[in-house]
Amino acid sequence: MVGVTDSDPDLVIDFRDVTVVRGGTTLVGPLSWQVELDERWVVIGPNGAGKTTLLRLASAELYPTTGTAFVLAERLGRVEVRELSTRVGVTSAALAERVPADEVVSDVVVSAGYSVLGRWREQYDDVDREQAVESLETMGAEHLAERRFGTLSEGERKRVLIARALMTDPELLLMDEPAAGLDLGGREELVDRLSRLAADPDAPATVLITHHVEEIPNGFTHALILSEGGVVAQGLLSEVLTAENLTKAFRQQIALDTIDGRFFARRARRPGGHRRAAE
Ligand SMILES: Nc1ncnc2c1ncn2[C@@H]1O[C@H](COP(=O)(O)OP(=O)(O)OP(=O)(O)O)[C@@H](O)[C@H]1O
Repeated sequence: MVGVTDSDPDLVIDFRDVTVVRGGTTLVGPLSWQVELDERWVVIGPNGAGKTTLLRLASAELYPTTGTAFVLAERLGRVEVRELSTRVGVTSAALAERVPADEVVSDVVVSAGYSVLGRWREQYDDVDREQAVESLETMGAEHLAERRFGTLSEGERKRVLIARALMTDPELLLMDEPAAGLDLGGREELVDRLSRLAADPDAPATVLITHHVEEIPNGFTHALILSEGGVVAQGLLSEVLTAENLTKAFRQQIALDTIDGRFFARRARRPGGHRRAAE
């Protein structure tokens, strides 16, 4: 039996009634959320809903104020964060800002194996170099290996940082708005790479935060919709990502279309609204 002190080993994330409180304000929760080994989750919700806070919990960067949080079956607060750092791959804008502009791309990727950013060693092992090339290939970024990070386009940087997150062959991959700031072509390229990753049975369990349903790659299985720190809905993507739930979360009438397994959202017109506008 799984008690409060241990977690099911098939769960990469197991949050039970967790809250994160700062300065007397509850930023997230109380919420419970379980992610299994083979699942690909999208977390969506308005600005300030608590998405990044939730991801920071999942990367063991924060501990819950109340409740119990397990990541990779390790209870947060009971485990050294360093022990999880190579087992959880993370990509976020905060991380991107910390990469020195003159860092060579292959070093940005390979240094993840040592949980550091920036030049740390002059030499890395061949096996690490090979793994870095493989990670870059997964994201279609191997041709960038010798470039300096600061010279890359926004889309190229995002792909390099995901390659870095994959470098250690993590059991959990966390991505905070990886498509933010990309143009249409860059977004579609990234979404395509992430769909291929989602389809790979050897790929880690994945959590993707996004503001836009258009950025949800094919092959994602589950969704968590957050609003004001609470769960609007969570479960299978096909059941949870509905116009009704998005309308609740964003507090305006949202219409949702699905084409070839991708999602498209817009504000719903009020009945007759277009006719009045034309008059
Ligand atoms: N350290 C902190 N102290 C106080 N409030 C905080 C702290 N960190 C975050 N918040 C607040 O918590 C709420 C949730 O923030 P969070 O960044 O998790 O939301 P989000 O859903 O990721 O938002 P966005 O979509 O805008 O990135 C916001 O209102 C934010 O201002």
